[in-house]
Formats: sequence, structure tokens, C-alpha cells
Amino acid sequence: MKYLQLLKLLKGLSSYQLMGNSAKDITAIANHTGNIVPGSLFICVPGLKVDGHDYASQAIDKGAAALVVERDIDVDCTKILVRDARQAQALLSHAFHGYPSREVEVIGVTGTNGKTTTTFFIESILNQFGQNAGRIGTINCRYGNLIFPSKHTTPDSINLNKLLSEMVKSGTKAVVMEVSSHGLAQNRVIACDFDVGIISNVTHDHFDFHRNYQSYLESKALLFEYLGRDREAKSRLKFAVANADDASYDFIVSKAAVPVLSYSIYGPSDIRASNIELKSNGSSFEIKVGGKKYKFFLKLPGLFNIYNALSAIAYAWGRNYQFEGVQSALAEVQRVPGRCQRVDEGQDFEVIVDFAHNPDGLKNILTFAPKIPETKRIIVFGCEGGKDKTKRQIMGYIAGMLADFTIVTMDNLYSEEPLEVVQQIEKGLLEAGRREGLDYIIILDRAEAIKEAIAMADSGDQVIIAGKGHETTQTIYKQVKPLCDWEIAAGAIQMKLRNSLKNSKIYYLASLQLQQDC
Ligand SMILES: CC(=O)N[C@H]1[C@@H](OP(=O)(O)OP(=O)(O)OC[C@H]2O[C@@H](n3ccc(=O)[nH]c3=O)[C@H](O)[C@@H]2O)O[C@H](CO)[C@@H](O)[C@@H]1O[C@H](C)C(=O)N[C@@H](C)C(=O)N[C@H](CCC(=O)O)C(=O)O
Ligand SMILES: Nc1ncnc2c1ncn2[C@@H]1O[C@H](COP(=O)(O)OP(=O)(O)OP(=O)(O)O)[C@@H](O)[C@H]1O
Repeated sequence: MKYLQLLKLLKGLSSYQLMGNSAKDITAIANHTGNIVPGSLFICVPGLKVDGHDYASQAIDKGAAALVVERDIDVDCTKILVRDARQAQALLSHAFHGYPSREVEVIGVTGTNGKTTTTFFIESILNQFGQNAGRIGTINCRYGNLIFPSKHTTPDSINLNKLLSEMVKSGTKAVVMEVSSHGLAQNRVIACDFDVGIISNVTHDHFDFHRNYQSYLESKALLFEYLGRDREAKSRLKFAVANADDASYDFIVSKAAVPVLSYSIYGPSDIRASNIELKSNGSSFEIKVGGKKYKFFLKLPGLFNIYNALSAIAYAWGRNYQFEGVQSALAEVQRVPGRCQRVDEGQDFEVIVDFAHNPDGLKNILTFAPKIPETKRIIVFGCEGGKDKTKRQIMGYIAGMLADFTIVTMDNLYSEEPLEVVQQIEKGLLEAGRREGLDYIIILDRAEAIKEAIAMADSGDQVIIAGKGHETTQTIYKQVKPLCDWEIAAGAIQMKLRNSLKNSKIYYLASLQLQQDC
């Protein structure tokens, strides 16, 4: 079993007060009583729901050897008093696992939308250049031949450092990871030695947690403040990559402790796309750097994916990777699960499943490719119950303005009444001048809503199913039931195709012939 002397481990902290016996061997670090093994160092985290200090006695009963606390508590155990338990947790777990983020290149990607897609692009570039990439993010984590689902976009610091150390041991040379604003605000990555920080954009989301745009932006900017701060850090050149077209740009640049490479489509920047061609099955664009022009092809459609590619290209430029290799690495990314993912069962209308779950994402997916004149664009979406309420009306308005027909449905619900969520979306639809029954309907059951959209679609139409992307379950209060937008849509299309075949003249004649033969 792995263990480390408590005193040695405490070298990872810059300030603390030790109370009790320090001659202890620590076998693991845990912040949940359910994960304690004998000899654990238990971190008492004052959480949003409960206070970890209230679990201290339980932790000792389960075999905790010492506690990290933010205030002295009356228990008979070695205690380490710190100012911020989550920060201490990050520093101690980094030390416990041998400072793994110093052993690999770490590229952090933050932003409201585009993190997952950007990490897929960068992973492809890293592999192209023999870096044996590791990837950490919302959909899953991957390194070597291992791939496993994620609980969080950015794991808590205990799991993050464990994962990083496994990646290091497996020979990973570079790790690209999504860094969520929750992860930054909760100090999950404060001990991580980032080499590169990338930001896609900062728009409206998670205001339930961050309260407002400024505090959300400040959380995102922490990634750029961290860059270059680790005193023991690697000697590799550190830099930041930022979107010069985004409202966050000036603030991010003001916070970055390292040089910033910029990318854009509209304004001036280091890496700027021109001659853009958008098609529903991909796009192409050009970049001029060092007096040379490079043409890039993407299989992922939409202008927003050009932005995601540009940030990956800026990263590659900062690392001096040959652009010929970058061109093929980006062209090789076939799809990102649940992101602008086509459902193709041979039907003559387009069906897209997408993870858009905030105003900007919804706007982007509703405009990702031009609509054929005289056809309809149908959107199916809902908003999560119990999360950011302020975005619902805005999303309803966007759907009302950009779609021809909207089916409002349920997303994950957690704690709220479904009708409460739906009515707030409806306010936005009404604001956009839409009428119930004619321009929108409400079908709470998500599977039924998707089936209805498929049933309504005519030749050339676009059906967009937004909000749950790659997810395969739906949470309604405490019940988690299987639900996959993609599978439901595919099943509904197959059924529609079978029915239309049954109604067709050829099918009728063929079955008549069959009856006669019998
Ligand atoms: C809002 C949020 O981020 N909450 C996180 C936070 O929970 P919390 O502060 O409420 O913790 P708590 O439940 O009050 O518990 C306090 C302490 O007591 C401990 N405890 C609690 C109960 C018990 O029986 N025993 C015990 O030891 C807990 O482990 C914890 O250390 O700290 C917990 C432990 O680290 C996280 O698991 C939890 O993530 C929750 C599950 C979550 O859903 N987070 C989401 C919002 C999130 O982080 N999302 C971002 C992506 C967002 C996006 O871009 O879409 C992500 O990075 O995944
Ligand atoms: N650069 C971008 N700008 C705006 N919208 C985008 C961008 N990239 C992707 N999107 C939209 O956001 C959705 C989520 O994309 P992606 O998963 O790459 O972002 P994310 O930041 O990882 O989101 P999350 O953390 O919530 O998983 C996509 O399905 C698409 O609708």
C-alpha cells in the first residue's frame, strides 16, 4: 500500500497549524466519509449542503489518521488547521501523488462553450505529434487505451491528482483538460501546474452558482492567473490563448501572467480565419501565418467549431508544431459525441443532437448551417430544473426568433416543478411573438417531444434536439432513468420511414401480390 509520512506531506502546504501527533503514515486522502480507508487524511470541507467538519467523528471511526480542518473541533485526532480546506486538499493531494502535473505538459481549456470540442481537437494534435495525449473532460477521460466516463467536467483535486499520476505512469506526455468555472471557484485545480491556458468564450451560464457575469468571468480568469505561478515548475514556455472576438478578451489578457496568443474571425489577432466556407457537414477556412497561407478542413460543422479549431491552432502555433500536421490532425476529428451530432437513418430531413444548454449555445446551433428556403427548422429543448433560472426566458426568446417551430420539453429536473421551468421558457417564446399551438407546443415527456418533432418533419427540414447531447440518462427529482436523445430520434426516424413505406404505392402493390401468391 502507498503511504507518505504526514510531516513530509505537509511540505505541500505553505501555511498551517499542526495540532497533535505528526508521526503518522498517511495512506490516502479523502473528502467524503464514504471513501475513507484506515490511515486516511480526512479533509473537512464546509460544503454548500453540509459541513464536512460534522463528519469528523465518523471519519475517525472509519480509520482516519488525521484531519484537515478550517476551525478547531473537539475530537481526539491529529488536526491540521488551514485557512481554506479545498485549497489544502488540492495542495496535499498534489504532494501525495508526487506532483504529477509537473511531470507532463498540462493544457487547461476553459470557457462557457467549446471546452469539450477544443480538447478533442488538441488531443488529436498532441497525438499527431507523438505526445501520447491524455484528455480529461465532461464526456469522458482518456489516456493510453483506457477510456472511462466522468463524474465532473473537472474532477475534484483528489481524483484529479490520482488520475494525473496514473497518466504520468502510463507514459502520457501531455494532458489536455477542461477546466470548469466550478472547478476554478472551488480550488480543484489550484495546485495544478498548467503550461497553457485556453479560453473559448464567456457568455451567460451558471448564474445560480456564480451570481452574475462578472463573478463568473473572474472565476474563469483564475486559470490565467495560475499560469506560471508554480515555483517548482517545468522550464517549458508557458502561454495563454484567448478569443479576441469575445467580450472576455481584455479582462483575460489583463489577468494572464504569461504571453497571450489571440485568435479571431472578425477582429485582428495572431491566428485569424478568412475565406470561411460553412456547410452542414463541415467547413473550411484559411489562416495566414509567417507569410504562408494554410487551408483547414473540419468535419465538425458550424462557425463555433471554427472558433474551437482556431484556439487549437493557436496552441499548436505557440508550440511550433508544423501546420501540415495540424491540418490533418484537425481534419481527422470526425465527431464529438452529442455535439452537433447528425442522426442519419437515410431520411430526407436533417436531425441534429446537440449539447447546447445555454443562450449562446442555442443561438449557435440554431444557426450552424443555412436553412433550405421553404423548409422548417424545428427545435426540441428544455432547461435543467433547480439550476440557473435567469437563462430560461432568454433561451425561449432565442428559440422563438430562430426556429420555425419549438417543442418545449423537460431536461433534467432535480428539484423544481416541470411546469415552472417550462413557463419561464414560454415567457421568452411569447416575447418573441410566438403563439402556442401554432409556433410552439409543450410536451413534457422528452421522448414524446422528440418523436413529435420527427413526425412533424418534412423533406429538407432541420430538427434540432438540444440540451442533453451525449447524456444517456434523465434525472427527474431523485430518479435517474435511461434516456438517450440520439437513440430516441433514430428509433422515431426508422418508424417514420417504415410507416411511409407502408403507405407508399409500391408497398401496397407488393403486399397485394404477396396476398395473391398465398
Ligand atoms: C455545486 C458544486 O460544485 N458542488 C460540489 C461540492 O459540493 P458541496 O460543496 O455541496 O459539498 P457538500 O455535499 O455540502 O459536502 C461537504 C463535504 O462533506 C462531505 N460529506 C458529505 C456527506 C457525507 O455523508 N460525508 C461527507 O464526508 C463531502 O464529501 C464534502 O467534502 O463539492 C463536492 C465534493 O467535491 C462536489 O461533488 C460537488 O459537485 C456537485 C456534485 C456538482 O454537481 N457539481 C457541478 C455543478 C459541477 O461541478 N459542474 C462542473 C461543470 C459545470 C459545467 O460547465 O457545466 C464540473 O466541473 O463538473
Ligand atoms: N466555441 C463555441 N462557441 C459557442 N458555442 C459553442 C462553441 N463550441 C460549442 N458550442 C455549443 O456548445 C455546446 C457544448 O459544446 P462543448 O461540449 O464543446 O462545450 P463545453 O464548454 O465543453 O460545454 P460543457 O462544459 O457544458 O460540456 C455545443 O453542443 C454547441 O452547441
